[in-house]
Amino acid sequence: MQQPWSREQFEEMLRAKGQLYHIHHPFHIAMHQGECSVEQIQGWVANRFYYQVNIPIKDAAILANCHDMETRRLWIQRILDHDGSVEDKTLGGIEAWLQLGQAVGLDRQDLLDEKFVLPGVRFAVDAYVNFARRANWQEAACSSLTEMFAPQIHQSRLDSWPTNYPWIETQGLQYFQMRLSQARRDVNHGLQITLDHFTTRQAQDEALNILQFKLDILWSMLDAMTLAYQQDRAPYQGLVAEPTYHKRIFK
Ligand SMILES: O=C(O)c1cc(C(=O)O)c2c(n1)C(=O)C(=O)c1cc(C(=O)O)[nH]c1-2
Repeated sequence: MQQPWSREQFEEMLRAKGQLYHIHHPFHIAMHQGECSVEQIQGWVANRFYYQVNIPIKDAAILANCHDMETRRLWIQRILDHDGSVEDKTLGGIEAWLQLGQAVGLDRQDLLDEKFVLPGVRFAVDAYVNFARRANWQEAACSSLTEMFAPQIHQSRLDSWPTNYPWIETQGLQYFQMRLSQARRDVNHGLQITLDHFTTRQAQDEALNILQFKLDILWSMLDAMTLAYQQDRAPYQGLVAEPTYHKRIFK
């Protein structure tokens, strides 16, 4: 039987997965370099909204599977981050993303109706939610660890968008600003859970595979957007005037 990695080595291996983060996806690189058209930015914002609305659903599934009160007390904050707190009247991530949508010229109701969500993006995001429903809470926590790499991607948008896309109202970028500190806090917690739980070599390999699964989800979302918005190959392109895709099926 192989020896487990030390806690430090294991963390290093998890962090090394950053080399496959979607910051390196050609669509994301083009977006960062200011090469995206208005339609491409709008397509990305509209599709990513589906990820945003599903994050609190995913986190609620993790809570539902979690028997540890201390973990639930911390994890519940993630839902409030995205939904907003009624008590503190804080701006939630979903509302902030709707404001981003407005800033790039999208209709709020179109976003809420998930009008532009591509089937490939839907399948990828649904896979994440369904994993959180089926996995135990430690495995689900591990799958959130792509957030280790997220502050860099949010910061890169804050740094480059105002120059590259001056037509986007800067007020719309508030989502990225909010996530900088929220993501770091989430990572501290998610990493503690992962390092504590996956302690045999076999379990550590499993954790690395779970993180790869999540990287694959993020990458696949951008692949679907590449086909649709960069290569003019959205599903059913050319077969009908206005392609329509299936709506959310609540099953
Ligand atoms: O903009 C991004 O590239 C990006 C990536 C990720 C990620 O790595 O999963 C998240 C977010 N943003 C994000 O804003 C967010 O709230 C979030 C929550 C989670 C998660 O898995 O629980 N990932 C991410």
